[in-house]
Amino acid sequence: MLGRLNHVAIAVPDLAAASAVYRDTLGAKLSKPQALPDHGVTVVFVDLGNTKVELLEPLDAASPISGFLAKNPAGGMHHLCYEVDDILAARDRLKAKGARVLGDGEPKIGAHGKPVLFLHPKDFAGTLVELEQA
Ligand SMILES: CC[C@H](C(=O)O)C(=O)SCCNC(=O)CCNC(=O)[C@H](O)C(C)(C)COP(=O)(O)OP(=O)(O)OC[C@H]1O[C@@H](n2cnc3c(N)ncnc32)[C@H](O)[C@@H]1OP(=O)(O)O
Ligand SMILES: [Co+2]
Repeated sequence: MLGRLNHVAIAVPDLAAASAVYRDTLGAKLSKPQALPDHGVTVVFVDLGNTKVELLEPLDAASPISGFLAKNPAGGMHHLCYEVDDILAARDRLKAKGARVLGDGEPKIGAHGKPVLFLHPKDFAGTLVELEQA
């Protein structure tokens, strides 16, 4: 079911500061910040060729990542995003296996303009998993 690792996401309290570390200390090339109101975050992508790093900051206190940052004030690894060929088939297969699909279970359009879903971290070795339609 799983395809490529699309991105590793790092939640941060200050996107500008984290972007400066990646750009100036690590010499990375960054995308422009992209506000995603549907997802309650602003994201910056670091393209690494074989995968990406997604830096994400809460848009407001209602952001789904606010709880994570309250527990990890300096930021930290937030989720992994895997590509799947058919996100609806993957969702149905995962639900049939008892995995919890977050939200209403319907894919939403993510930062790359593709449908995405999230799976509960407690069902996947303590790791929040995002699936993105390849
Ligand atoms: C789609 C746009 C963009 C893209 O790539 O295109 C993005 O990736 S946007 C990313 C932001 N959106 C989301 O993360 C949506 C899915 N996330 C959620 O619905 C919540 O974050 C949720 C439900 C995973 C956690 O919410 P919250 O922390 O408020 O709930 P709890 O405190 O009840 O957490 C339950 C339990 O899970 C642990 N937890 C929370 N977040 C994570 C995490 N990122 N990785 C691992 N574990 C996590 C939390 O500590 C609780 O554990 P417990 O032992 O019960 O304390
Ligand atoms: Co993501």
